[in-house]
Amino acid sequence: MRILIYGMGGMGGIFHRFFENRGYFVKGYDLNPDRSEVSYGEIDGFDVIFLCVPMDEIENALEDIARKNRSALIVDISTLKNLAIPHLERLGFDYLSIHPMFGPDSEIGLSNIIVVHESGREEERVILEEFRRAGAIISHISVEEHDRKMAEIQGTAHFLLFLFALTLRGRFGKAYHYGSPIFLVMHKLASRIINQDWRLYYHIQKNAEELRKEILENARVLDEIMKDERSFKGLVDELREEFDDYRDSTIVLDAYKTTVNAEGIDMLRGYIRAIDSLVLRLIEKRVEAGRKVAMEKLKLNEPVEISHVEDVKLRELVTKTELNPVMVSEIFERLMKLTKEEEYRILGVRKKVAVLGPPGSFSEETALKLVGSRLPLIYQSKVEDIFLAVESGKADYGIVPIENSLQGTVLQTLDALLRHDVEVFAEYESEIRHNLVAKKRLPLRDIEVVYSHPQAIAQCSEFINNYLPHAEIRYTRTTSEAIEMLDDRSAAIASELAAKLYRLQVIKRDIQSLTSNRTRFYIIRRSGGSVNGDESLTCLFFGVDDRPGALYRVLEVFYKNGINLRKLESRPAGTRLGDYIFFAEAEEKLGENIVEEIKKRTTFCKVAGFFRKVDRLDVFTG
Ligand SMILES: NC(=O)C1=CN([C@@H]2O[C@H](COP(=O)(O)OP(=O)(O)OC[C@H]3O[C@@H](n4cnc5c(N)ncnc54)[C@H](O)[C@@H]3O)[C@@H](O)[C@H]2O)C=CC1
Ligand SMILES: O=C(O)C(=O)Cc1ccc(O)cc1
Repeated sequence: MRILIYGMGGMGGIFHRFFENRGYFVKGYDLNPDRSEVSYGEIDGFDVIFLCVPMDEIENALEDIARKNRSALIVDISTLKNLAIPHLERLGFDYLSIHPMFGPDSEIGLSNIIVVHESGREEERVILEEFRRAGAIISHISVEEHDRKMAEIQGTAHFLLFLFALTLRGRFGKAYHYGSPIFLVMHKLASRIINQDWRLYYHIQKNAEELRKEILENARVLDEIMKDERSFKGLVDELREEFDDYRDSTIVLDAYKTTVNAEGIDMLRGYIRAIDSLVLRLIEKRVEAGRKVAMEKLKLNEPVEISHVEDVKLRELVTKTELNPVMVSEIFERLMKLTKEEEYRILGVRKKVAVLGPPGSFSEETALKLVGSRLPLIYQSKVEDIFLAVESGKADYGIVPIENSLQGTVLQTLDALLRHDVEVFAEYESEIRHNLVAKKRLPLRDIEVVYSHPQAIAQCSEFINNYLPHAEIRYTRTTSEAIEMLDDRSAAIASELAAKLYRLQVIKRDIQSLTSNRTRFYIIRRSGGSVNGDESLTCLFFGVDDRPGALYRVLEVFYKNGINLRKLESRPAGTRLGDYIFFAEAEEKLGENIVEEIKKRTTFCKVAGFFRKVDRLDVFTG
């Protein structure tokens, strides 16, 4: 989906950043060439055009667009719909008409977005879903109702602020030092709208002429009521029934302090104190919201950690500030961690599990199957890092692939298992289903590039050779990293979970070469964990002298004790060429005497774990 922002002013800038941060192809066009990224001649190459010009310019702009591109979906964001919709209808555009109820430098999260018209196109669904995911509150009303409501909402608020300014004009100058909190906030808001484009506020007031008459009438009525104590009390009692939510209004007022131009050491100290206590209150609010999120996730059975959402959030935050991006990311990561800890506490989750990430990987899919979906996951980009996370205590458990029915042993896992102070305590076998996914529905012949992890590519080679012989293969470190590379002409091989998480289209399901493509995972923990008693398997490393029969003498121990070996691998010892270390899996929990016997016959022996097959992993106890 190619998005053009038509009019790169305050609102255009917001939508440009919003969609760019989410990985969309976005360009800006403006009459002012300094703000333009494409020329007028190029506007035909876009599927969606966000119309972000001032209301007086909407008609001209739509005429210009119609000359070049009639097929794009127009997104109208105008404040008043009677100024935009007749032109959209007349010119026969497909259009989505919304009213973002926020100004140019506001945050979209928790902002209201009113939808007044939809055309039914797929792009609309995607756009509204992105807003919803960013935490905007979306509601639907008719065009007529919208303009009526705007008279009540914006017409009233702005009129009263202008009235406030008009009444106080010349009385205070810049003497803010004796202002009360409410006065100061109103003064600030009046100044805000007075300093914006007067045409916008003129249109809003033009739409509110009827309502202004009511305001003036009410002012007279109020004046009369206020002359009499009892009637005033009566009015207040009545109003209280409707205007009852003043919770946290102090936060609104205290937030004003952060906007003060503090000067001099004493005032600056006070300023910083005010900011710190506000920041603390806001952090508490964030954590409180996390608790509620946990309860919601419990209802929906969703994972606590959806790191890619956090990545998007971090990226967006960093683009909004001039401060050191690394430090800002760190602070917010800590904040997210604090919130998440609270979520885990509410859910009763005690253990953290490290898996191969980013989210959407097959390892994550496996982890979710093992623990149910309420799982605190730590995503690592390499197998080695999972071992490090477990060894250092950052994660309680790690889930690592040990072998795949098509590709055989995962050597990084073997090598790491030998070197790190961790042990295997369980194994889990998972059926791996690969899917061809893309950003949108795409005929196979239009797929120019396929991204995925080398193993996934290998496992789907038959499908690729038969159906995508023309496509270029590009390897990525993980399957989900492949997803991040996607554009409109490429596809990735990924799990069903990844398709769901990243809202991708599944073009073809189950494209792996064998109908049964299974991967066995080890579940590891720090060495020295308590043995359960029902372990039925052992994995171990050993080395033998470089002489005939040395390996045979070790295998003899298994043979004599009637123990079946289901896996035997040799790995270079890393000392000199020809020196090997063996890795074996025995289908029994080896007793001490057997381990002793093996030790006698080897130059080195390390039991990497006594383990058992599991289909659940408990993260709620201990
Ligand atoms: N400012 C606000 O708080 C809100 C505004 N809106 C609506 O958003 C729209 C845009 O408002 P702002 O971003 O505040 O305006 P703005 O004045 O900040 O930006 C408008 C941009 O459009 C460009 N422009 C003007 N005529 C053009 C034309 N014919 N073709 C191409 N570019 C043209 C201008 O050069 C400017 O860069 C308006 O319809 C407004 O009602 C909606 C919600 C809030
Ligand atoms: O909150 C207000 O009323 C504003 O002043 C910002 C604003 C202005 C115009 C809109 O269409 C939406 C929001």
